[in-house]
Amino acid sequence: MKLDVNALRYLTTDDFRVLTAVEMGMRNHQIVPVVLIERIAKLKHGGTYKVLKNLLKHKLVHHDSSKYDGFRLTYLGYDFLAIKTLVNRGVFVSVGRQIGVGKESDIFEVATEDGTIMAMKLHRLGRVSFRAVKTKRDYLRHRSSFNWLYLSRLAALKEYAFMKALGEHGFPVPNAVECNRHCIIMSLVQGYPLVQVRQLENPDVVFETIIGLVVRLAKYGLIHCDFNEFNIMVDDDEKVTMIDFPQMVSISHRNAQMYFDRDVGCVYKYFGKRLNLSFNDGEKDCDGHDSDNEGSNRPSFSNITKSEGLLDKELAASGFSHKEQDVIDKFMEENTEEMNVDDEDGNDTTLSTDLDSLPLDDLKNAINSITDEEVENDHIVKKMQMLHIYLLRERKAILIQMILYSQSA
Ligand SMILES: Nc1ncnc2c1ncn2[C@@H]1O[C@H](COP(=O)(O)OP(=O)(O)OP(=O)(O)O)[C@@H](O)[C@H]1O
Repeated sequence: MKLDVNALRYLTTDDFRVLTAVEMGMRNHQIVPVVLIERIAKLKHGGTYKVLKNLLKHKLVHHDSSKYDGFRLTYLGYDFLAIKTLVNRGVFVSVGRQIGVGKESDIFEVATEDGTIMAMKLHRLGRVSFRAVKTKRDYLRHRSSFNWLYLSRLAALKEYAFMKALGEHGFPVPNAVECNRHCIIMSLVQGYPLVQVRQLENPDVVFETIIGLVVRLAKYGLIHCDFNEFNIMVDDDEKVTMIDFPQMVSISHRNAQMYFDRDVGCVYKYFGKRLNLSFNDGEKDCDGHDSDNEGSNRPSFSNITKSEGLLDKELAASGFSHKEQDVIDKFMEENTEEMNVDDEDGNDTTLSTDLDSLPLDDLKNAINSITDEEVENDHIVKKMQMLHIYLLRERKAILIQMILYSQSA
């Protein structure tokens, strides 16, 4: 989806009143009837329908008449509400180029009045999880009206709270500046995601730093759960910054040890395979290792002195309720599980370097040959998600998204 902020300039106060009314109506309506929008917006001179038509033209709302006639916000509409709020608060004055695309987010540059450039992350949950649409609907039934927008807001709130807390405790994360709806404003990190770095001057130092982070997080009561080469930025001086931590869990989580070992294993695997670093613990992959091996340097979960509390305390302070935390954690956990499964043959289907050389045509053929029954099969869907994410990162997003969604429809 293209974020054309120019349209923002031409929107009137009435336009924003009506857009906000649609947002409010969506708290308890999947599709908001015009009469309700009218009642909430209370435009002085009427004309709500005309305004809605204008919003529709700019793709800020979506018209739906399948069950009854009404409107809902689009991600673009939600973007505009967040951007307008943040601009009104003086957080930034303009939106620049897109600098990143995550599996469920878009990242843009924004500029403050004094010309400082920052990063704006817009969460877009639901973008890749076409299977998730089906399963998540169940536990979100009571508020399915808000579904993806609601989940995106919770994801942003959680990420913001963590970024702030981690930054305050000296972890190398972007500086958390502001949060509104599904949007986070943070400092711009120089450098590149580790996955794009072909060579490091001091791979062993970077490796130690990263492993040190996993261990230090655990000491603070946290496990990243998705520690990998996409979530770490490295700058020209080989300084490391963690940029993404949506699914972090507490060390009291029932699968804490497994998540910890997996994070550690993935770092070992990446540095061993991709950056040719050799380790003196004799292990190179993250599958089923015994980290308590005698003579092993690999950090062991059981040997770390942990202090719980950071997670709960900081989140509570940020106004993030337990209920909200449960909803987003459940979603993230399911999503992370979907992204980290072994297929029936025991092959690791996590996003791996094996996909690096996959030609686009092969992917198209693979997608086109999927049958309906196979779509119901977990493994195929999971694999498709992996490929989709990979291609999103390769900026071939739109084409693949179209193919995938037409398959899932
Ligand atoms: N603060 C930042 N400064 C500079 N670039 C950033 C920043 N945050 C994110 N990016 C860029 O945007 C890309 C995607 O960001 P991020 O990993 O946070 O998105 P995501 O949707 O959570 O990703 P994932 O697919 O790993 O879940 C990053 O790989 C990076 O290139």
